[in-house]
Amino acid sequence: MNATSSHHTVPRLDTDILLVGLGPVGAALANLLGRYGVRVLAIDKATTIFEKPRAIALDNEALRILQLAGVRDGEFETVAIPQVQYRSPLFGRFARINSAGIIDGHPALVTFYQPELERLLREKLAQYPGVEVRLGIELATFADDGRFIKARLEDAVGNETHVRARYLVGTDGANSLVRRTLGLDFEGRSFHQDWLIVDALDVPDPIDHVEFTCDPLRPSPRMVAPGGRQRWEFMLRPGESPEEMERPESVRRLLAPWCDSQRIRIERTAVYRFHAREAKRFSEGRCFLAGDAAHITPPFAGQGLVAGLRDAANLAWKLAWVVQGRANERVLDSYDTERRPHARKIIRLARMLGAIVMPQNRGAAFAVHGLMSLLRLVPAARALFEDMKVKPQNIFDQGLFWRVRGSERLRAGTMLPQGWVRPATGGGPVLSDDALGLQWAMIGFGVDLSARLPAELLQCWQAAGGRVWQWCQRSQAQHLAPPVQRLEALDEALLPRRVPMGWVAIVRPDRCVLAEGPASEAETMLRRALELVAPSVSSAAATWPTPAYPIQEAEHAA
Ligand SMILES: O=C(O)CCc1cccc(O)c1
Repeated sequence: MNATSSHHTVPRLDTDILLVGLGPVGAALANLLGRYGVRVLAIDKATTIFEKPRAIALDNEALRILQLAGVRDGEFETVAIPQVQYRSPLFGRFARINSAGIIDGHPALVTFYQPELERLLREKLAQYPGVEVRLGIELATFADDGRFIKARLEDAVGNETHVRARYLVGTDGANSLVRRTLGLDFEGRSFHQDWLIVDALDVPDPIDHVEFTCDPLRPSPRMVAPGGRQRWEFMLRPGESPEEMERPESVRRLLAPWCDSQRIRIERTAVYRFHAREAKRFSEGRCFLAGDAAHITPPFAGQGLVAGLRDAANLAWKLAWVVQGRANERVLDSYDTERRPHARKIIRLARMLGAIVMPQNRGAAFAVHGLMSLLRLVPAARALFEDMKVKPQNIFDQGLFWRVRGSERLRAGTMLPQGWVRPATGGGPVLSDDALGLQWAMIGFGVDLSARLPAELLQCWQAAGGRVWQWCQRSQAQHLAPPVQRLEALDEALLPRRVPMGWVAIVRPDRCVLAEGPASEAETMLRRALELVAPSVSSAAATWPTPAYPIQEAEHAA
């Protein structure tokens, strides 16, 4: 970060990325950019993190993204959720989602305590020399001149700082100043009901799962949370004022049907209004929106923060590769193309679940819950809901990948499954993302790509920030020549059923499969990938600049 004082005494800062808003999505994005060696100035107008109850659920995808951002297992507390239940006063338990199990190395669903995660993510930023955090400072104005973002920041007493950045990312929440300044209106709808959120401690007979009591008179989700907490959410009825309902007596009255509410400790309360909205575009020129600044969803699918973390993972490597001169600026267009349709699908899912949780009236409740009770009797329909098949998969319709019709095994435009592997460099089993590190990966499944690819092409690939791997079955004999490194599979996440021996995949740093095919296509695939991440294959090795700060390597990756 270059800081110079002009003769007007207004400090000036130059950076690659100006990140506005350091909530969980901003902090995760700053960590990812820090790991990629990018210079970041991250600001937040608040001087401390927000302590009120907010997001509570993370799924396996979100946990995998946090893993990519450098969060290790056990660094913040999570509670695995075995199931989500839906109950009605009339029909009893009428639906259930089975959320037990591990997907891609992580629990399918957990609850967590947002302030703890935010603190952890902020602490982690200290390790990145390129990331500067300034709190208590606000974005006042900004303009995009086509080459740079020129921004004016202001602290609480009116001191100004001028910033010149190559890109601006707004992770500044639902009321995003960045989004409003760009004129990227929120589309969608808001719900008129207020919801009271209560975090409680010392609750007798706590539950170990998530339970929606879908009473049309007062829908009330309840769930287990870390630290011995239980959370309840109560829809407020017309005429109930938030101030009145947040009073301890009112909260204890609301909790009385569930527990001995006089004995519990009320930790925090908050009142929120839910929204289902998305910006009409997630980027404009050199500016990007992520998290609640780009989309907000009702909480009924537990996907609000997850969607924001998907944004962070998708955007971080693209910004890194572009600012480091390793990829054409056009790759940034794919952020909106890839992320917006999926964010919309998640909002649609949350609205559909919202119609189940908070039916408008008794008639609607009878119809919806009654129909769902009947559908449970049909095994296929029941499985659709129970096995979370209603959750839209993170599959891109369009974007930075290419599919070869008829020869798909892994499906380009989806995330590479994660498994446990043992790297040839030794050490114990590691999750494959940790072994692959932060770079592009070309993976030969059971095949030695060093024998199939011209040496100069492999050199270009390495210079562009790519690595070459052989993912082999346990104890499979192989002779590899550098630069190919070996990963020995310790489970069946990929080989042999998901992907056959002799298959090749090129995987982006965010673990999205760029291309896949038989080993006979490896050279064609690599040449095409290099067109994307290298402006000119022949001169690539000579002209690419190195990152401003070293890319953080995984300890176990060679
Ligand atoms: O209501 C909330 O705040 C989240 C509820 C939730 C948690 C986990 C899974 C899910 O489908 C909903």
